[in-house]
Amino acid sequence: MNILVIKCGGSIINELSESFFHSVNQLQDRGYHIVFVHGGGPDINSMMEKFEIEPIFEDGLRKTTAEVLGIVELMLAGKSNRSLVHKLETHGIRAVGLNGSDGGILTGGFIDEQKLGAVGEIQQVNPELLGILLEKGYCPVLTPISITGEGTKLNVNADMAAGSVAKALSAEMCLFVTDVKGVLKDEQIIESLTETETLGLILDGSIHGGMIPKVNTALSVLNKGVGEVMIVSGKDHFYEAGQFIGTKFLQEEGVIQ
Ligand SMILES: Nc1ncnc2c1ncn2[C@@H]1O[C@H](COP(=O)(O)OP(=O)(O)O)[C@@H](O)[C@H]1O
Ligand SMILES: CC(=O)N[C@@H](CCC(=O)OP(=O)(O)O)C(=O)O
Repeated sequence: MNILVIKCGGSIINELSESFFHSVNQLQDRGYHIVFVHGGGPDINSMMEKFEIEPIFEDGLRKTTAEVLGIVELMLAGKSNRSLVHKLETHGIRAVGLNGSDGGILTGGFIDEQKLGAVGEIQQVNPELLGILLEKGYCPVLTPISITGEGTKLNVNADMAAGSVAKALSAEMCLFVTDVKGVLKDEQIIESLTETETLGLILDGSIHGGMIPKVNTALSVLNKGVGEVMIVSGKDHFYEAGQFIGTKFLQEEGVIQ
C-alpha cells in the first residue's frame, strides 16, 4: 500500500485552498492512501486567550497544565479535527476523524513533566485501526493527542506526531503542509535541503520559530525508512503535473541507508 502522511499545520488549517484539495484528489487518483495528522496551535491560543491563560512555550512546546490540556483537546478534537474532516468530505475525500489517543493509536510518554506538564512524545503507533480504514478507502484524520500506558492524555507537537505515524507506517512520503511555500531564505524558496544545510540555516537564524520542529522532524523521518519528506504550502497546489512543489529533504551524499 502506498501510504502518504500529510501533516496539516494549525497555521493553515482554516485557510486551506481549493488548489490544496485538488492536489489531494489527484494524489488519491494516483493510488496514494492518505493519513492526515493535524495541528491547531493558533486556535488553541485564541481559546486560551478567552480563558485569560497566557500560552507559554519551551523550545516550541506548549507548557500544558491540566486546565490547558482541556483546552488543547477541546480545540484539536472538537474544532480543528471536525473542520478538516468536513472540508475533506466536501471535496470528495472520505475522512474519519479520530483523537490520536482513540483505540490506542498514539501511545506516548511524558517528555519532562516538571518543566512542560502533560506534554508527550510518541512511543508507539498502533497501525491496526489505521490499516482497516485505509484498506476500506477512508482517510484517517488524527489529532496529535496521545495516551500513556496508564491512560493519561498527553499533548504532542503535531509535527512530531505526524513524523512518528509516517515512520510507523513506513510511509512512501510525508508532507508537512504549512502557510509558506517551503523553507525560505531571503524570501526565496529552497528546493532541496540536506541535514548539514538545514542545520546551517538554523544556526544562522534563517530557520526559526515553528519551522525548527518541522525541519527537525523532517530530517528524523527521512533517516527512518520514509521515502520522501517535504514541506509544502496549503495555500496553493502542492502537486501539479506529477511534481511536488516545496522544499524536499535529501539524504547527505555518501550516506548509505
Ligand atoms: N526559513 C523559514 N522559511 C519559512 N518559514 C519560516 C522560516 N523560519 C521560520 N518560519 C516560520 O515558520 C512558520 C511555519 O511554522 P508554524 O507557524 O509552526 O506552522 P504550522 O502551524 O503549519 O506548523 C512560517 O509561517 C514562518 O513564519
Ligand atoms: C506540545 C505542543 O506544543 N502541542 C501543540 C499541538 C498542536 C500543534 O502542534 O499545532 P501546530 O501544528 O499548529 O503547531 C500545541 O499545543 O500547540
